[in-house]
Amino acid sequence: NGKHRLTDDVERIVQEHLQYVREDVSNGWDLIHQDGEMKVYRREVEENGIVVDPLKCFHTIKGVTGHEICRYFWEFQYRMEWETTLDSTKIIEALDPDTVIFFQLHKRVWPAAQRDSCFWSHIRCISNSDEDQPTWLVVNYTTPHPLAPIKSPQVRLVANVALICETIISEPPLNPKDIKRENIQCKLTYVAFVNPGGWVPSAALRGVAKREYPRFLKRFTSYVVEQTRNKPILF
Ligand SMILES: O=S(=O)(CCO)c1ccc(-c2ccc(C3CCCC3)c([C@@H]3C[C@@H]3c3ccccn3)c2)cc1
Repeated sequence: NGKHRLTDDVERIVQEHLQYVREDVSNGWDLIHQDGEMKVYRREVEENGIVVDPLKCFHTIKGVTGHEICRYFWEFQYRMEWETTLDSTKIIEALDPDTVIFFQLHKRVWPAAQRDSCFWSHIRCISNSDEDQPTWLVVNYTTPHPLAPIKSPQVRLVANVALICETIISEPPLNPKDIKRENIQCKLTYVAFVNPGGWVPSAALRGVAKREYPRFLKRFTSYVVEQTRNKPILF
């Protein structure tokens, strides 16, 4: 795809996530939610009295590929069907076929002021030659943009989010065309560094995050399973 003004930023952040995804959660992370295959971890971090807790989620979803999960997460047209925490979302610039810039209005979480966000969103396939299936990822990273002016009373969120997915094929048939959905699963890692961009009561924000991230990931992954059920597998 064509080079653009954010090519170097995108490359740097993607590489950082590819390193970070391997870091294990054994020290310093608290398991805050478990539901079947889904495990959600959080580290408690504050910057100048503002809660900026990193979040890391591991989940295995049967019947879908990593490409399908990343595609539905990245594509703009499906977002309002699974994202219940947004008032609006729109693309304000397309930098290349895999990189767009979104502007979003997030639903207000009382008593905090309403948040908005502007980030570049990039989808990519990383073919790791040794394994059979490539890794797919999406990164959402805050960026300023002239079409997303910061307008009071909204507070601009600062977010760095990645969804990194592997596809597992159990008992691969000789002919790949014979692969069925019951033989595939997606192992996903979701990491989110969200700075609310202004003061929010710590306990309130931690409570919202603890409730909303698992709910959001469960709803999103269930949505993709439903949408792909009777469709040809997208590897
Ligand atoms: O994965 S994404 O890129 C999907 C694209 O939309 C993404 C997910 C979540 C957020 C997010 C935005 C606002 C807030 C708070 C901050 C103060 C008041 C609202 C939070 C806090 C953590 C809690 C939260 C978690 C999940 C969903 C909603 N709420 C998170 C941003 C981007």
